Amino acid sequence: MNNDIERVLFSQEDIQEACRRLGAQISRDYEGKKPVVVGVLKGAILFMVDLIKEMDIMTEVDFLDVSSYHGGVASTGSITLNREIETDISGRHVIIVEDIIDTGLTLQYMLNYLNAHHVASAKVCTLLDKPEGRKVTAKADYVGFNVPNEFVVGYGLDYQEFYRNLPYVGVLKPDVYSE
Ligand SMILES: O=P(O)(O)OC[C@H]1O[C@H](OP(=O)(O)OP(=O)(O)O)[C@H](O)[C@@H]1O
Ligand SMILES: Nc1nc2[nH]cnc2c(=O)[nH]1
Repeated sequence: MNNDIERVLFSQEDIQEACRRLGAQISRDYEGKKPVVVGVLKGAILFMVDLIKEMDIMTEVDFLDVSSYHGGVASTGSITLNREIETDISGRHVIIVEDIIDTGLTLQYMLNYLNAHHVASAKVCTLLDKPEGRKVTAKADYVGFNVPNEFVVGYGLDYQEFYRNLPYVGVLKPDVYSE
């Protein structure tokens, strides 16, 4: 699996440092509040686990499962809702945890979902932000790293459902796509 990686963009250490920074920032901003932290399946699984360990506040944890890539390297543009949030989020402060914001379509969908559920506030924490990929206006409140306009994998991010378990974020070798 590691042999399929052309170059590493963010190492395990880089990511841990980002989790500490973002966790501390969120803990300051939400002091005295009890937010619901919502991880977006499946990509955010690893980031969610590491991030919440760095948050020194009372939080509830839940998940939302939406997808739009369906195995390819480009968004299909249509979002499928596979699992709803179970917690009653009406009137609650919600923090969405994402692995990446690219076209912004998934984030736009989730913010509409949260508004429809009458949350008290909605903020977004993403490990990676790819500003050049945007098709709609979408902005995260907390960002680990900006990434170039390339398809990245690892640390939760997949290509055809594989590579999620890489402990770092990297770019695949071109021949992987042609196999
Ligand atoms: O800004 P966008 O272009 O909408 O892309 C971002 C979304 O794409 C990925 O999800 P994907 O649909 O691949 O599902 P997954 O998390 O299950 O891999 C990623 O986890 C984000 O949720
Ligand atoms: N794995 C992966 N999923 C994405 N979803 C949106 N952008 C990306 C990306 O660069 N890599």
